[in-house]
Amino acid sequence: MKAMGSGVHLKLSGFCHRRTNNSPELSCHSLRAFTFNATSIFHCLREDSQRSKKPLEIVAISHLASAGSSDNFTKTSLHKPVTKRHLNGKTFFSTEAYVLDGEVLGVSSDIAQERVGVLLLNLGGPETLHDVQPFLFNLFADPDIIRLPRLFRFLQQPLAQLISVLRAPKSKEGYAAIGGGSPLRRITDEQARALRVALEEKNLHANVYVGMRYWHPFTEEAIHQIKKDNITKLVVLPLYPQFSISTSGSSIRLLQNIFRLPVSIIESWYQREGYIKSMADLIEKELLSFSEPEEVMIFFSAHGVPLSYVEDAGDPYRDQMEECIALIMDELESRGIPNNHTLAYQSRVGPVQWLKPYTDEVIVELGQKGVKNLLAVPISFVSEHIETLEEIDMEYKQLALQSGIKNWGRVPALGCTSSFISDLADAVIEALPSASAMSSEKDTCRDADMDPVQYAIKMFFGSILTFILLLSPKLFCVLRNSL
Ligand SMILES: C=CC1=C(C)c2cc3[nH]c(cc4nc(cc5[nH]c(cc1n2)c(C)c5CCC(=O)O)C(CCC(=O)O)=C4C)c(C)c3C=C
Ligand SMILES: [Fe+2]
Repeated sequence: MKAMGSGVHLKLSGFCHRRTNNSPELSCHSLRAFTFNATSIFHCLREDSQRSKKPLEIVAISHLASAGSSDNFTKTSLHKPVTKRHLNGKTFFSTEAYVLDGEVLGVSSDIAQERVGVLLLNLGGPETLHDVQPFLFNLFADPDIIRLPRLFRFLQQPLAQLISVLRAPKSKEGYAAIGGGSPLRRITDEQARALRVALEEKNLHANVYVGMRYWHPFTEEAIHQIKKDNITKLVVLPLYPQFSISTSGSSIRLLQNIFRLPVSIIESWYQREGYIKSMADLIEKELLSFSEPEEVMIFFSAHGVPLSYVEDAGDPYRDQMEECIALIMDELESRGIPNNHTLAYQSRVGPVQWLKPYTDEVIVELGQKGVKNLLAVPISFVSEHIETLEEIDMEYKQLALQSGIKNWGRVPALGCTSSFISDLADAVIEALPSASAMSSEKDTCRDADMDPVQYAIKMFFGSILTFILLLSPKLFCVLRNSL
């Protein structure tokens, strides 16, 4: 066991908790912001112990940036390795430290051997106008976007083909208006780089990958790279603050079908202090651009989802959105900013009912009620994209001005705001300990990879059925007008 400590290099950004014989309480020994050689940590602690003549028992080395108090840390008996502990509700990832009468016999560390990866999940967007229709096909072929009853699942792909073709002209206009493509890949790549640097500054070396759901680089490509890089511990971070079946849920389901690796998934993070404060900073700053900041209505506009997701399928999206906005408003109030605010949902597609109230309708109502100053805050997404740059900045702004609103402002998306990226890095570090094996061992399996005969049969019958459905002129009109 002695040999274990000597060659192990640890990179820790946490605390080493030590127990002294004379003191019933644990003291926290901060070991932050250094790259340690395991031997040197213990050498240092041993010296400390000899100086204070207090025998030392190392009970845990955490990998968290914040330790909190150590009141309810349970006693660890001598000789026993410390693996995972709970301290005031927080999970600590620790090395295994072997101690006898204050003498460190050795240490083995999972962290030392791990190759840590962070996978950022995002929606993806067409990079050129040619990409628009195939991008839309991928989106509508997702059973978490168009939720068909099991019996009709075979219609998914032909329906996606049809809807994507019908929707493409309108989408193309939007993408053309913002320069001919989505900026999402560029911004997400920048966020990935910024996150890697922030993690490095917090002494966690990690590779950061980007996996998009509907366009390049696809999640499957990212996973291929993760496997190639021999990543042994992965934190999955969807870049959607609030969870929805249609966004994070869809990407996570895809991941679960693809691979098995110790993975920790951060399903939502809308309530994190760093995120809330970063949003409040942006709003506070933008309010100052109005001549009468206290008169401004703060208008949160979230991407909508069909109402049935929330009411029938149990999507927590609306609840999380409302809680998130309450937290942001509390933060603003604590800064002496008690402005009025409201929430509405944008970007509905198709003939079904979506979450209400709808952004366009609320803008008109606010204008009618005499609101003169409006600050739009995009809330469901952390980078600029078609729905901020085109829908909000162009369509809704024009509608607002036509509806009697005199002064219009818009809060930018968080992008690479440093307080936000730093908070994401903390979220990753905190999630690392809970990486556990994912449930499925399946290899990549997209529909397109299935048996070609089975695929052709499915497409053939599906297309015929879709065609028959469309022979009903009424149905065709409803679809065309609503897409
Ligand atoms: C939290 C964010 C999002 C939710 C929830 C969401 C649900 C959802 N979206 C569609 C249909 C479309 N979305 C489109 C683009 C798009 N959607 C989001 C985010 C959420 N979608 C983003 C960030 C983007 C833009 C990506 C980019 O190009 O920059 C599109 C394509 C654009 C368009 O034609 O309007 C469609 C279509 C549904 C049906 C849905 C829930 C079921
Ligand atoms: Fe969307």
